[in-house]
Amino acid sequence: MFRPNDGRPLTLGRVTSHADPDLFAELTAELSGFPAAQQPDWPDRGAVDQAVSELRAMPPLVFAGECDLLRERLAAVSRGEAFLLQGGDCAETFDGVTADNVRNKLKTLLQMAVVLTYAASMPVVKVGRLAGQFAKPRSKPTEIRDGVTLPAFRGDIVNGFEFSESSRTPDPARMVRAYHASAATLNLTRAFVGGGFADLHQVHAWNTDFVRSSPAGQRYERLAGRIDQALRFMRAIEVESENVHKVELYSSHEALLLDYETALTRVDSRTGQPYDVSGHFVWVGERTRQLDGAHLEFASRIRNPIGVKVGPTTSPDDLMALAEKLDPDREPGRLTFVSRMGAKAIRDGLPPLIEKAIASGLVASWICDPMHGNTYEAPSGHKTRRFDDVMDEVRGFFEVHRTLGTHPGGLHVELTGDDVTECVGGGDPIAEDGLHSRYETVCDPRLNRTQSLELAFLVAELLDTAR
Ligand SMILES: O=C[C@H](O)[C@H](O)COP(=O)(O)O
Ligand SMILES: C=C(OP(=O)(O)O)C(=O)O
Repeated sequence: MFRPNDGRPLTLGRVTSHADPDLFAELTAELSGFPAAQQPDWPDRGAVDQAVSELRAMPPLVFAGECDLLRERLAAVSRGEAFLLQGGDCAETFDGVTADNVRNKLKTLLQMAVVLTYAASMPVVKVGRLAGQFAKPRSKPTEIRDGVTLPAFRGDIVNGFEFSESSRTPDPARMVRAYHASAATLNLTRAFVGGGFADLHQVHAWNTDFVRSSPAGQRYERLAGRIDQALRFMRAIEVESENVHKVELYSSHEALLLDYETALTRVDSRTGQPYDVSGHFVWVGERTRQLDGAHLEFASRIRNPIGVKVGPTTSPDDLMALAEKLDPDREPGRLTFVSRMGAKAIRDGLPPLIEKAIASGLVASWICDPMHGNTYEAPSGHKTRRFDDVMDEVRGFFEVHRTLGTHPGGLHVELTGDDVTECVGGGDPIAEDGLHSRYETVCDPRLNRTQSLELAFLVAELLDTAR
């Protein structure tokens, strides 16, 4: 969290800067009794211990009090009083930690948030998939190219993207690099957000370069004009709020690589409770949410707000078991369900889950990930997603909530601030045979900034209708 915008002093607590030896020993001993899916085959356990001990000596990346504040914000989402926008790279890379890259992602999130806030007339909780999104679960443990089999790329925190034996061999020292890359990203983000870049008066300045001339960029420009007018009016009548100058932005990533996450789990001295201080919000993915698995066990033991992906194979009983495990005390803001059904499955797959939650009195936030159920391989071999499918899944998500009278709480998207060609379609359409021109992702295809903005306008319309 970068700046609390309600004027309250933020209680950070004295999160210990060195890991508590008892907590770490207890956590690792307990987790070793649970199967952990999607972990790398580290070739050298000694090197893992070395990296973990370095990480345990590092300061926290985020503070427990910030995580608590986000939990409060998410409680508002679960009550239908706010909307959650969560977005960023599929997989961050070490090379991607540059000022331009971070700023462009931030611009995208800020532009989307403005569009959504304007339409919904409700607070938008902003959470980046950033400053820690370095580990990837894979469908297959290996990749074969021209008859050569090597370990699959599992994210920069584990191994290198380049297809060579040395690069693909998991290297635990990368966990320490991921920590520093996350720290640099957070530092820059905090500086952008705190240094005036996120001030609402900058609403036009975020709409730069290739986006400005696109249909979505022009639509945004018109909206920015209306916001400007409203700001001038507020200033004239002397009611300008501090919130105009400030933004709260939180970090999030999938809590996948357990050696890393446990090394960064610390006791908060205010409460004596453990927090994973690698990010404000962490989620458990579709491939690691086994009820008897180490990831859920880990997530159940930390106090951060938690997300869990729910896909087309999740049954209503699974959903309740997930809630029982992750949120036994039914704490407001603790649990967010991220549905990722796919456009074809959402209208049938989501209602039984929400109905079960309603019948059981379970209150959680429901947000839509319209990316992960809609991936396919283009004839060129590129992994891609149709923008129309993404839009359709979002529409389906809103329809389901409208029918059930529940709150469509938010959106979880893979996006970039750059003009990449990774998803097909959109207002400035990208064709399958144009995917190669700027296909830069190291894992899944992301929406580019124009497509992200276009999606925000669609969601804004849906939110406006839902009001
Ligand atoms: O981002 C999500 C997963 O890591 C990804 O979809 C898995 O991709 P794969 O099927 O190429 O391994
Ligand atoms: C891997 C991811 O998603 P899922 O677990 O839903 O497949 C992700 O969000 O990066």
